[in-house]
Formats: sequence, C-alpha cells, structure tokens
Amino acid sequence: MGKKSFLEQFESEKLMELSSLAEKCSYINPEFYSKYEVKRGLRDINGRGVVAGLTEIGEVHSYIIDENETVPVPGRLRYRGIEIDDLVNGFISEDRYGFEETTYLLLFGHLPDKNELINFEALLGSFRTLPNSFVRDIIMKAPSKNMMNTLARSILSMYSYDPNADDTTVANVVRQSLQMIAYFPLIAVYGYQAYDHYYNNNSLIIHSPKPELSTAENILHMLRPDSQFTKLEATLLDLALVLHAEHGGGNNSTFTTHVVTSSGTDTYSAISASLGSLKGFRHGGANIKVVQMFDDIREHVEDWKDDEEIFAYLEKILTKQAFDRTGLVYGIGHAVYSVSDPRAVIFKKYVQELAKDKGLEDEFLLYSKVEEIAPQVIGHLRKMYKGVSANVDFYSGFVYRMLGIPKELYTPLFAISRIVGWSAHRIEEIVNNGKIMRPAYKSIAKKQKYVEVDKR
Ligand SMILES: CC(=O)SCCNC(=O)CCNC(=O)[C@H](O)C(C)(C)COP(=O)(O)OP(=O)(O)OC[C@H]1O[C@@H](n2cnc3c(N)ncnc32)[C@H](O)[C@@H]1OP(=O)(O)O
Ligand SMILES: O=C([O-])CC(=O)C(=O)O
Repeated sequence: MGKKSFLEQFESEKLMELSSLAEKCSYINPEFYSKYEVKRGLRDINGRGVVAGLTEIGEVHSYIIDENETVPVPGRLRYRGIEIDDLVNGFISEDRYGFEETTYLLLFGHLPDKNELINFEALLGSFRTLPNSFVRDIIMKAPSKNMMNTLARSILSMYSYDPNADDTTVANVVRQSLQMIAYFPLIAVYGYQAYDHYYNNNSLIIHSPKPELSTAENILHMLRPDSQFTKLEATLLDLALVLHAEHGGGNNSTFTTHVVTSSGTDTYSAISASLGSLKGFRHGGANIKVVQMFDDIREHVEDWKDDEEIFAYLEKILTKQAFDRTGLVYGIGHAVYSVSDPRAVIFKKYVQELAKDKGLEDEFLLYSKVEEIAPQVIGHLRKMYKGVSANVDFYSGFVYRMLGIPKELYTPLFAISRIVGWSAHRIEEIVNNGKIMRPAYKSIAKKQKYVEVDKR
C-alpha cells in the first residue's frame, strides 16, 4: 500500500482521538434533565410541548385533560380551523384536486371561492417557470445524490436571481413564497433527472410543466418519460401533498422557519434551513427509511402472515441487531400524537385501494401487521408514556413506491408540500414582528482556570 494521504492519516489516528475527546466533553448525565427540570426535546413525557408561540395556521390535537389527568385521544389536525378529514372529503367528493385550494387556505386564511381558486391556480401556473439558465447553471451543475441537498442548494442560489431578495415586507415574502411553491416541484424533479443521468447513466429527461395541470399532475408529467399517468395516481399524489402541507408551529422544520425568520434573515436562507431539518430521519426523512425498512423486513421475514415472526424481527430492529441499527422502527411514533395520526388513518384507506389496483395486497397486509405489532414491541422494549402509532410517513413511502416515484424524491415530495406551511409560518412570524427567538440553556459546567500554554 502506498503512503497514506494526510486526510487518511488524520481520519484514522487523530480523528479517533479528537472524537473521543469531543464525545467525553459533550456528554450530559440524563438525570440532570429531571434534576434541573429541563424538558428534553422541549416536551414533557406526555408529549406536551413547551409553548413557544401562538398560531392560527395549523392545530395538532392529541389529548384531553380529564380531572387534571392527561388522557390521550385519537389525533386530530385542523388547517385554519378546518378538520383535515372534512377538507379531504370536500375536494374528493367534488372530484377536484385539493393541494392548490389547501395552499390558498393556509396562506390566506379562508377557503377560496370558485373565482379565487381559478385565479390562484392560474397564478401558480404562471409562476412555474424557473429563471433563465437556472436549470443549466444550478441544477445540472454538481448534481447530488440527495435531492434535499439539491433543493436547499438551489433555493439558496435563488437569492442571486432575485433582485429584491432581502426585502422582508409581507408583499415581497408572499411573492417569494408563491414562486417557491411553484418552483419546488421543478427543482426536485429536474434535480432527480440530472442525478439519474449523471449517476445512473440514464437518458436526461426535462419535460416543461404545463400551466393547465395541477401540482400533482405536473409532478407525474415531468417525472415520467412518456408523461402518462392515471386519475387515481394523480389523486393519490395530490392527497399526499394535502396531508403533508402543515403541522403547526412546533414541528422541527416549521419551528426552524420561525427561529431563523425571527433573526430577520431573507426568505431563501430561512427555507433552506427548514429543508435541512426536514431531511432528518426522525422527521421527513423517515419516509425513505420506512420503505428501506420494509425491503429489509420482506427479505428477512419468511411468512408475512406470521405475527410471531414479525414480532421477533421488529425486536431485532429495536435492539439494533437488524436493519440500519439505529434501534428505530420508522414510520411509528410521534412527538405529539399517541393513539393515532389522522393523516395515517386517511392515507390507509386510499393506500388499500391503490394496493388492490396494483396487485400489492400482500404487501399492504404486511404494512397493516407491522402497524399493529410495532407499537407492542416498542411498548415492550422502551419506556412508554403516551403510546405510539403509525405516523404520516408510514404509508407515504408505500404510496410513492406504488406510483413508481424513485425513493430519492420521497422526502422532497414532503418539502414540495410543506413549503406551504413554512411560508404561512414565516409570514405569521413577520406580521407579528416577533422578538428574536432565544431560549436558555442552563450551564452545568464546572469552573476552570485559564492556564498558560507552557504550564498545561
Ligand atoms: C413527519 C414526521 O416527522 S413524523 C415522525 C417521523 N419519524 C419516524 O417515523 C422515526 C421513528 N420514530 C421516532 O424516532 C420517534 O417516534 C419520534 C422522533 C417521531 C418521536 O420521538 P419521541 O418524542 O421521543 O417519542 P415518545 O416520547 O413517544 O417516545 C418514547 C420512547 O419510545 C421510543 N420510540 C418512539 N418511537 C420509536 C420508534 N419508532 N422506534 C423505536 N423507539 C421509539 C423513544 O425513543 C422513547 O424512548 P427513550 O425515552 O428511551 O428515548
Ligand atoms: O409534528 C411533528 O413533530 C412532525 C410531523 O408530524 C410533521 O411535521 O408533519
């Protein structure tokens, strides 16, 4: 073997030494959190978050108080006060797509009437054109294997194309938000096409969006080489976009929008930070992990109908002996919900229909079994306070897989939808001229004296 490069040497020897120092001086005894009454993850053990703000955009409901006792209840989600089930039933029963209507509702506070909706859809359609040379200079250059990083990088670059980028007046932020809502599907899909071309050697496909198509239809049109899709496929993707659009101010990526916006920074900086948050596997990134976990379960569990075999394999995942060895069963559990996540409940009904359509009923059955068994295994091996159930990410990846969407686009699809919630929250933060967010950390460091370098 040749001489080791400086980097290799650093990695193998110095890095291990420095990393053990960093780990040692970063460790905090978990008992101190209860001793100093610090809420880990800014939540109490019942999942109740530290109240950090007020909002009128989304409401996440998971428990009631009965005689001073917290009682978990089936989860409920409201967008601008409207129950998510009512919203979904509304546009589906009228045989319409719902994402544009939901976007209008979340940003402007009321359901659009027919004219407002037509005009708004036309406005989004007219914004669905990236600035000249953006695809060539930003998206095609340095394609990355992770489309969340491609999105974040592209959104940060958008700053250079916006002559009024730093203006944080509401009018300008509304304009930037609508442009980002229109651009996100293009950047994500084209970013994927560039990756697929440069990394996988497949033909480069760039279909221009069509102004008359909905967001969901445009995604399928731009993604598929032949641009073909069925009504059921577009309806399912539209539903997924509606269900992911908003989740209150406290979820990790939206809270990031609030924190970063409160410093007074520009829209592109705030949204790229939220994208970084959403990518994480405990948040939006879980949807890819769920599908990878199911690939692993299908490979290792022989009888998909055998509850005991499934239980035993999930135990192995929980005890870090199988799958990615993080000890997490992805798609299960939630910071707030306990009995159920209403979005997973809605999804499940439609997923069953699509699975039947695609001849994947056995796989749907396996998902249902894991949904039922995983909470028992987690309850058995972890300290449970509020209970766990399937979250929105549990079925979303399965839907995307059935739609033939590549896994690289699963979390970006979450972002294509959640940009709406982030935008509404950024505007709410600006309108209310909030103070800069600045919580406290209690220092528990022992005092030490400065020692001159020769005497250490
Ligand atoms: C859109 C979204 O962001 S939805 C969430 C998507 N994320 C996932 O699906 C990843 C898997 N799930 C998880 O990691 C967690 O359930 C989270 C991050 C979502 C919530 O975590 P918490 O707020 O800690 O949940 P909760 O308080 O109910 O957990 C109680 C215990 O069960 C554990 N637990 C909860 N869910 C899981 C899970 N899916 N797998 C393994 N252990 C779990 C927690 O780690 C905790 O144990 P600990 O105290 O020893 O750390
Ligand atoms: O609320 C949360 O913590 C995570 C979540 O489900 C979301 O952001 O949709």
